[in-house]
Amino acid sequence: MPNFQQPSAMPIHKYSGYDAVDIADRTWPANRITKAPRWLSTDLRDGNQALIDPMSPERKRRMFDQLVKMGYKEIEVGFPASGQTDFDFVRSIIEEPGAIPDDVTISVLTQAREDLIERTVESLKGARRATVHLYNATAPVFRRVVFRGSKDDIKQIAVDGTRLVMEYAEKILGPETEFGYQYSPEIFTDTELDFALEVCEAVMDVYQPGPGREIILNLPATVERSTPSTHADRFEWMGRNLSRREHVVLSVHPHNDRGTAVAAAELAVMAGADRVEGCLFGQGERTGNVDLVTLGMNLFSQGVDPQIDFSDIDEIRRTWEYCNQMEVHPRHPYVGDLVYTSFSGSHQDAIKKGFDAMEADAKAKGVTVDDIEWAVPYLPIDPKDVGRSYEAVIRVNSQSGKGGIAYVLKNDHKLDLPRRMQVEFSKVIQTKTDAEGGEVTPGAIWETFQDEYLPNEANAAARWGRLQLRSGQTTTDTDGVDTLTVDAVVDGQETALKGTGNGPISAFFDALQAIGIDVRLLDYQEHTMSEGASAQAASYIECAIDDKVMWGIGIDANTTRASLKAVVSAVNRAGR
Ligand SMILES: CC(=O)SCCNC(=O)CCNC(=O)[C@H](O)C(C)(C)COP(=O)(O)OP(=O)(O)OC[C@H]1O[C@@H](n2cnc3c(N)ncnc32)[C@H](O)[C@@H]1OP(=O)(O)O
Ligand SMILES: CC(C)C(=O)C(=O)O
Repeated sequence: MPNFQQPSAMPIHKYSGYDAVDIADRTWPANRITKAPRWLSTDLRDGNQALIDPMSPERKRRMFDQLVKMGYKEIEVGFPASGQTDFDFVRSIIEEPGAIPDDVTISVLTQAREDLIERTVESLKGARRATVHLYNATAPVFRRVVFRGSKDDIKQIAVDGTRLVMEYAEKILGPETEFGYQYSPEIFTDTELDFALEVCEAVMDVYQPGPGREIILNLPATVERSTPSTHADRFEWMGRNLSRREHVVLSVHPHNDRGTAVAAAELAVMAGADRVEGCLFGQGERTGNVDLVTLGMNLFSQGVDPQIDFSDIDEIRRTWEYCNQMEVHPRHPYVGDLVYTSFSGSHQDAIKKGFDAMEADAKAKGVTVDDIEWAVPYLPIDPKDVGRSYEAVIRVNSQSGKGGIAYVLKNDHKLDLPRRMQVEFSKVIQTKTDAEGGEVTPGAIWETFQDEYLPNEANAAARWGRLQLRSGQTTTDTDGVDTLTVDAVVDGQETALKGTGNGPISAFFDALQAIGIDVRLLDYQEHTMSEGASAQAASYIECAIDDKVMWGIGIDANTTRASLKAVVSAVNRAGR
């Protein structure tokens, strides 16, 4: 096929490509993530600093408590030197007994400026576990435009800043505080690799990490500019070249400017990163920080424990929306309103078959569906695992087919329609969607189904059809011949129908023949709808009635009666 694409008029000359890393023997592509990395939530810092209205103390606290509840053990709680609000928030959680669990480390960010460092360390007084996180930009454009200094000048900012953090920590913090240190060369991904390494080494020379004295080196993609694979190469390169590697916690901090932050984080972990910084639902500067929920759930969906509890994802979302005053997109992975929903016919068909197969497999193994491996097409995880129901898994519109409609009837009403009946009923629904457009709700599907197949069961005002069964019915079996008597309403008249046959259904056909209705049985299926003494049965009957082939359904506690009702359902439909 010829390619008709044309050069665009976009100003491509304004941008340049991103350099590859010279690391031909990279090992990360073959690695697998088999355990959760250390997580740090920066919702209260990087997330908060990107909000139109930064969180109030009350919202910050709600978010902090939510993060703790979910299981995050490292939480960046603010930039205390930015102003009184952040400072006071840090003080409030330190001073309130029990607000910070003993196993949670709070972290605070500061620039490498002495007054800010002093104020930052001040904010941590009395904390059980606290990390000061110092950053300075190291990338060429910052060296030239922001700091207007040489590489050595910029390295000196990091070195001096580290020394000042250590001095103030020594001076201000008591022995009750387990103190930790983190350094970030800002826009690591735009910084020459050898210079990023040089700065990190200089910082380590000052901090002197060693046994029991880790240093967190956080390498941010402050603005995401490369492919995740190049990002991973840079991590592998740093991991190989850093000295004192065993005392370094190599941390990745992706942003999502190219929309690939999740991949960048995952590949960086494959390339050796020990720790991931991000925000819930990808909140953060511009396009956001990497989404910690997606990352955690990606692990979960591969059978790796994220060590974070996402089992009530809607509660997490509600808290997040309240605190950030923003909304989660309906397509957001794992949490959006539509992410466990399928409208299209072939997807729905496969989902229904998937659920049926799971049930059958579990039954064959004598276990429940929760005990076997999840294998439902188009649903990467079981929505139940994050607190969702199956209600919205299938929604019906003009793109839907029989499988989806059958799923709704089975899921909501325990009716497992035979395949040909599914085809028949889906045409009824299709006529409706073609005429009215839009979505057909499960309630509307059920209403239509009742009107079509069960008019005598639904409300009296909506009844239609020539035949209606009354309650009385007797069958006697004499030498293999069944005699059936049923009380019915035929064309508005109370009538006792009587017939004989080799079973109740054929006896009923015989009785119908007597009033001029010619019925032949083509297919019959039945199943129970529930267990126990009051169990109902559903009977499905496919009949030839004069020249029409029709399905009918009957629901009753008595199976014979259910099948007679199914015949009535088909006969009435044939005359509709
Ligand atoms: C990538 C990131 O997300 S980094 C985190 C960014 N977050 C924030 O900035 C939120 C909190 N920040 C603030 O509230 C304010 O910036 C404050 C209160 C900390 C400082 O405010 P101000 O003193 O007015 O300084 P301002 O914000 O303009 O910062 C720019 C100055 O800091 C210097 N600077 C910037 N980053 C750093 C750094 N990491 N280390 C040392 N100096 C720095 C700049 O060179 C500039 O110096 P100059 O005034 O001599 O030119
Ligand atoms: C302070 C650093 C880690 C940061 O937020 C960034 O570079 O995005």
